Amino acid sequence: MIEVRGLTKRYGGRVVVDDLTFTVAPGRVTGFLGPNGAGKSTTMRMILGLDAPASGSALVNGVPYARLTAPMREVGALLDPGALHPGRGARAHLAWLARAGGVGRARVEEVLDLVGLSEAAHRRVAEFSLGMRQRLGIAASLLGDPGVVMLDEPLNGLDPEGIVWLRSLLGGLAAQGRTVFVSSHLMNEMEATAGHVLVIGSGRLVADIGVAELTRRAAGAGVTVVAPRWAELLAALPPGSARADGRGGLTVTGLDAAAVGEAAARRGIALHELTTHRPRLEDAFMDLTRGGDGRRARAAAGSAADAGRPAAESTGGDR
Ligand SMILES: Nc1ncnc2c1ncn2[C@@H]1O[C@H](COP(=O)(O)OP(=O)(O)OP(=O)(O)O)[C@@H](O)[C@H]1O
Repeated sequence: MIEVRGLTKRYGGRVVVDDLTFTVAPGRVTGFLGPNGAGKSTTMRMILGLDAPASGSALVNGVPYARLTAPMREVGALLDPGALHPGRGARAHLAWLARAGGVGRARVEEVLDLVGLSEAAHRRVAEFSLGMRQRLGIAASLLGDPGVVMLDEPLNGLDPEGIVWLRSLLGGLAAQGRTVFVSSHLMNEMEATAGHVLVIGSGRLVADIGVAELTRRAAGAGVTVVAPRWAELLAALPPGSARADGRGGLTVTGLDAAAVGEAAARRGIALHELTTHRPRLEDAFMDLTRGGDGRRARAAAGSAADAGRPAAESTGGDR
């Protein structure tokens, strides 16, 4: 568990992290989203005690990072995949870290295998691609088998196969009950990875919400049904939840596909199509924040394409 309360950081009088308060819960992947320069890395560095806050606090498992008795076993972090000794081999790098953290040598082979670097473990880090460095950094973060895993932009440099691999790794870590906190400036890349998102813009928290909740609440979320007896189905659904689409089907909002399918089955109505529409995470976020401080929402979403949209309102959290 990570608990951040009123965390604030200034550089030369400029506020770059502005009174952030949030909790990163165990058992799920939490995405930490915002454009370049939003303050994600600075926040993560403060959680790890690498930067001192101007005010506020960050606790890991109830205590400041500096007070953890076995930090490597409690928190694993990837901050900068470039921070590696170029002349050292991957295995040697991990063995050095393991020694420093009091972790057994056998764990080095385990994490190399976990990140798919066993074959390349003898090669010098200087020969590694960015994706391989990311994998090595992730291996290092997992050395102590920590309950809290914090990765800063781990998707950078990964190819599509690597992204799929990372999603499954992170999902597995969360399913084991770990706290998994992952930053990215790419909202849509994170939507299949994170169950919950914290969105920041200009150092401020803009949204703290479940991904499913965010996309469910957005316009465009709904179910399309194609059924020859669509008029009967329309009459069977709660008033106002569906309308005829004029093409032999219904557009349903506020009910999920399961509820529509069950309602049809109860009346013996055959369905030719039942499709759930979920807006992409970035679109959902933009939609829900339209109406108030649009520039901030756009900045937080990292979207240049929405420059002409109306102003937006800040999204409420689901805490
Ligand atoms: N050591 C520093 N000195 C001065 N300003 C800094 C320092 N570190 C970060 N900043 C500034 O703080 C702001 C937040 O930077 P930060 O790296 O935390 O953002 P980020 O959301 O992680 O972005 P990115 O995705 O680019 O890493 C930026 O404006 C950055 O220029």
